[in-house]
Amino acid sequence: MADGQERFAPRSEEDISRVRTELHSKNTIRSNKKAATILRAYLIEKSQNSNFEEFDTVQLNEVLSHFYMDLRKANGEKYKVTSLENIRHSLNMYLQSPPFNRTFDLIKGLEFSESNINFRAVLAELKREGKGAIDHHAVIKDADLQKLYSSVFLSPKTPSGLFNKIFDMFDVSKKFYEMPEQVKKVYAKQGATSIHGWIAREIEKSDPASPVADLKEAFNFQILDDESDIDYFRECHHLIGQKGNNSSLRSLYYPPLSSGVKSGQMRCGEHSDFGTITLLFQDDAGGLQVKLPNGDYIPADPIPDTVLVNLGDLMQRWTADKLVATKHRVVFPEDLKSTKGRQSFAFFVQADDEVVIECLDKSNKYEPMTSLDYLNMKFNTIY
Ligand SMILES: O=C(O)CCC(=O)C(=O)O
Ligand SMILES: [Fe+2]
Repeated sequence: MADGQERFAPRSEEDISRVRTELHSKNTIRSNKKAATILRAYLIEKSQNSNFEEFDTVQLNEVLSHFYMDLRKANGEKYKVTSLENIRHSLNMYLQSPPFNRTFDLIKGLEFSESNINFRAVLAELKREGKGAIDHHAVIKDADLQKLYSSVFLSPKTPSGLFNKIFDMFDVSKKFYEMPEQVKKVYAKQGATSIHGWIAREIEKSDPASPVADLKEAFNFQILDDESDIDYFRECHHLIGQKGNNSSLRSLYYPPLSSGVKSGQMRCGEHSDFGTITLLFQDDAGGLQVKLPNGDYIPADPIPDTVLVNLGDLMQRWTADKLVATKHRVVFPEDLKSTKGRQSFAFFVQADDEVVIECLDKSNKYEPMTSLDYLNMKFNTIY
């Protein structure tokens, strides 16, 4: 064993409490109970003893060998692979958690080899039948998704309409962030220059000079609506809402504080946005700050019914620094103990991809480049 590594390294109280909290988060408890209900219903239907919490490993292995094979939804349909995996995982956690505190492992334990052989056989069969695909319904309900899309795209004609719609989305969005990591991964953004998708915690470094990445999650919605003919404020932006323009809506989630804040870490490090302008919608948690020309930061606390507009880097380049992009950041509340989570939405307005951004005053202070090349160059600095 390598120096300094103990086989049974003692865990700190803090670590134990963190693991316990994770284990017992509300959503986890809910899915654990659901899996237990499914197994109980199965045992009752088979006229067997349904107090499986008290079974020894031999009894459990025997029951699970059949359960995995026979398992069907209430309507008789087969579960998809991911749902089956979730049920087995949740059952395992259910039995390992208080009040049962069972010390075996249904997934890795040798005592459960037989049931797990059956489990894998069922998965292989499901994959052959084309049920290997991820079950998207588990992630976010169709109705919620519909609400999400229609809120953004259908009626953003007036500032207050846009604002109300956005506020509907805080709830929908939070449901997503509270899902398990493995579910959110399915929607992850692919690579530094793609836009659409989920970005996990501590991936993005808004301030490239910072040694630590931001403690936040985000979801960018790339707006690709072929049929819409939304005319925005200038010819250079006339493709917003269609292919050829990379404007995007980003949902941001700053988790409630646990003990894990690193030294120097922020909710969102100092930066300016990349595009022309950004429309920012915040909840009431506060923490956003903007930088004054003298370098001081002042709070930009939320004002009811108000959308905050930030000028972005592209506009600064375009105007040869006549207009200056607003540097901003999101800090933790001063009283770290009382902190709650924070949510915001940012709509990043970009010029159409092929628009050549050339200094409008003809100074050529910055070399001409297309809006898309500029955006990609910026993305490469933060991932
Ligand atoms: O969450 C906020 O209020 C600001 C987020 C932000 O600045 C960004 O994503 O660029
Ligand atoms: Fe920003």
